[in-house]
Amino acid sequence: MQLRHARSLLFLPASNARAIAKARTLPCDMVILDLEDAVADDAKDMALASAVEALGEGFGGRLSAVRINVEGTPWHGVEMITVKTTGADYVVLPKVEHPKQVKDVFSVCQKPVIAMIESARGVLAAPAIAAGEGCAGLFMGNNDLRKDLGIPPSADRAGLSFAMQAVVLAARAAGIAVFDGVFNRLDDEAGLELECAQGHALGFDGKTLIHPAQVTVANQAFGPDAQAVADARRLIEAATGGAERFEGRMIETMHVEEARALIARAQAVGQ
Ligand SMILES: CC(C)(COP(=O)(O)OP(=O)(O)OC[C@H]1O[C@@H](n2cnc3c(N)ncnc32)[C@H](O)[C@@H]1OP(=O)(O)O)[C@@H](O)C(=O)NCCC(=O)NCCSC(=O)C[C@H](O)C(=O)O
Ligand SMILES: [Mg+2]
Repeated sequence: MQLRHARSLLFLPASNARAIAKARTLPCDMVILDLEDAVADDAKDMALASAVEALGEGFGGRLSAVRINVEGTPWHGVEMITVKTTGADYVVLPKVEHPKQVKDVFSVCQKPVIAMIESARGVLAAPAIAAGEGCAGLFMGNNDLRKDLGIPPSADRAGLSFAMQAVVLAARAAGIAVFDGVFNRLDDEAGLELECAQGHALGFDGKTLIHPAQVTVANQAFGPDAQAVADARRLIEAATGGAERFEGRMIETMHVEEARALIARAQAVGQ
């Protein structure tokens, strides 16, 4: 699967063997083994060994990634060298604020990097980060970003909206994938549905997740539904080129291209 077609990208602590086993049973499009904030300092070495073992066994047809710790931590160097030797499809780099951070990880790991934008500086540098060497995609890190911006934990996403749109713009200008941040409220399915719909409407390709119960909701929100696929097929069938009327609306060549992309996405996710 192409990165841009991923709808559900599930984080789990690489130190959690039960979560690793569970991930292999879930319909998520990507599994992200976390070595950073989900893993306590005294469990980092164990988590790295566990990630290597898990990647050796693989995750079926799902994309795989490892989130490493940032430069300046005691774990960054050994994690880069170790991840290089695994079958991980991507390296996720947290707290990116400069394209050189991505380039350095890419040059050591020799794997495409997904950069997390989690600070005001990161948002302002997002166009350069997205266009830089080795960068395959961007993740919103909305927990850290909210903290950096001084937005209270109880607030809705209105204060993050400008930043999220800036990150989507940066990714699109560079032609790379971009994914919404995680939703922390584990028992609020209605809230997750609303946030997925919001992320979809903002242009994100999919959503990063933290719990198995969130996977199906994200897949439904970001996968084209049967109605959208049927509409796209009718549009392609009807189009003759140039501006014309189709079912009460104006369509042009770009609408045909958009319909083809939607069908390609539906096929990629098995719908
Ligand atoms: C959030 C959790 C700590 C909740 O854990 P818990 O209450 O124990 O979960 P459940 O009892 O409901 O679990 C039920 C079963 O599902 C498995 N499970 C749980 N979470 C996952 C998962 N993420 N992936 C796969 N499987 C999972 C459990 O093992 C149970 O199965 P079983 O044992 O067989 O019964 C926990 O969900 C969790 O740790 N989530 C991931 C946390 C994480 O990775 N965080 C880092 C990413 S968040 C981020 O990036 C923020 C960003 O940086 C920012 O700034 O915004
Ligand atoms: Mg973070």
